[in-house]
Amino acid sequence: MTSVPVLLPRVSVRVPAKVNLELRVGPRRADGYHELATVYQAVGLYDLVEVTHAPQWGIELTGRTREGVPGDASNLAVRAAQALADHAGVDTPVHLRVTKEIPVAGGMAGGSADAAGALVACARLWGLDLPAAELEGIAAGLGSDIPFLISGGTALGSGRGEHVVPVLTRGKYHWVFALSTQGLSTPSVYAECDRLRAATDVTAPEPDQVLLAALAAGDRDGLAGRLANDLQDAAISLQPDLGEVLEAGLGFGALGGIVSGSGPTVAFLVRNAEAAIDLAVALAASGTAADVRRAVGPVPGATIEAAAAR
Ligand SMILES: C[C@@](CO)(OP(=O)(O)O)[C@H](O)COP(=O)(O)OP(=O)(O)OC[C@H]1O[C@@H](n2ccc(N)nc2=O)[C@H](O)[C@@H]1O
Ligand SMILES: Nc1ncnc2c1ncn2[C@@H]1O[C@H](COP(=O)(O)OP(=O)(O)O)[C@@H](O)[C@H]1O
Repeated sequence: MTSVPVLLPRVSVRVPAKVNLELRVGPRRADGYHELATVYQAVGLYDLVEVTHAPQWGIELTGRTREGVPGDASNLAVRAAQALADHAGVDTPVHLRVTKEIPVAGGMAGGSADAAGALVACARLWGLDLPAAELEGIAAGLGSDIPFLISGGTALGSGRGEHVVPVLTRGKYHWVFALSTQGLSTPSVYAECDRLRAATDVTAPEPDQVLLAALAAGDRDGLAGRLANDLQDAAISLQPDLGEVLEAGLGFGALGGIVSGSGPTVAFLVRNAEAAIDLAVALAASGTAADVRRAVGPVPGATIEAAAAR
């Protein structure tokens, strides 16, 4: 008996943010991208992407962090849905509703999360049975971080970040994120990194085996001591107060601190949920951070929450 795909009127997908536990940036390639060795971790701060059949393409934005996010066809979520439609030969438009809670232009891959969510949601809405590798291929074509947001967890990223393989981890990691009022543009941070390293002989990036062993053992202190980000100096060079944020968080007792991806969000690793509350309060009360969030990682990537007739 052949199964007939059921066309669902509405699909909701929850997608997490990410932090790079390690971000090693190699030389700039001929295509303008940099070769990376990165360890991604998906953390429990979520955007929600809901898709419904509609007579024409459209997008609606809600949520705490929607300001500054394009509410038209240039939104990465719409572009992702349309790329999937082109790939699969679908000519049924969708309306997207994106609830943004992930900080925007913060180095936590909010736009990539929305794209990953749109791909997973539309594949289900249209009843497509695509192999994971095919969906990841479309994701990679839209942005380097997007394939990771589909799978989530903790993963090693290579190439320009689009090739991901899961990493063995034990335990849960508690994070406090210090947000900034002003975003940083990812291409500007990579360009600043190149400028700062112009006189340096940059070698091929390699993941840190000690960090990977700490993750496998569930060793929080070990991980805290190995957090590393080659874009951190560039982010601080463009936004010098990030240095003070890092110092303050460590002074308030964080096990480790790091600029998240291209910044300007600063991520602090703490011992447990109680320590996370204490640090979040201290950072907010001291006025060091414009806003703070707490989250636990690793969490799964884009996950279908509801697929229902309405
Ligand atoms: C820095 C990182 C770390 O995970 O994340 P964010 O901090 O932006 O979230 C990523 O490398 C960002 O990935 P993503 O935001 O998907 O970048 P893309 O859209 O693919 O590329 C945007 C631009 O960033 C630069 N870029 C990106 C990836 C890479 N490996 N080398 C680069 O030089 C290029 O200038 C590129 O034109
Ligand atoms: N769905 C989306 N959500 C957030 N930002 C988006 C989206 N689509 C496009 N953008 C734009 O992409 C840029 C990068 O945003 P974001 O992905 O949140 O940051 P980062 O690359 O630092 O993780 C922002 O300037 C934003 O305006």
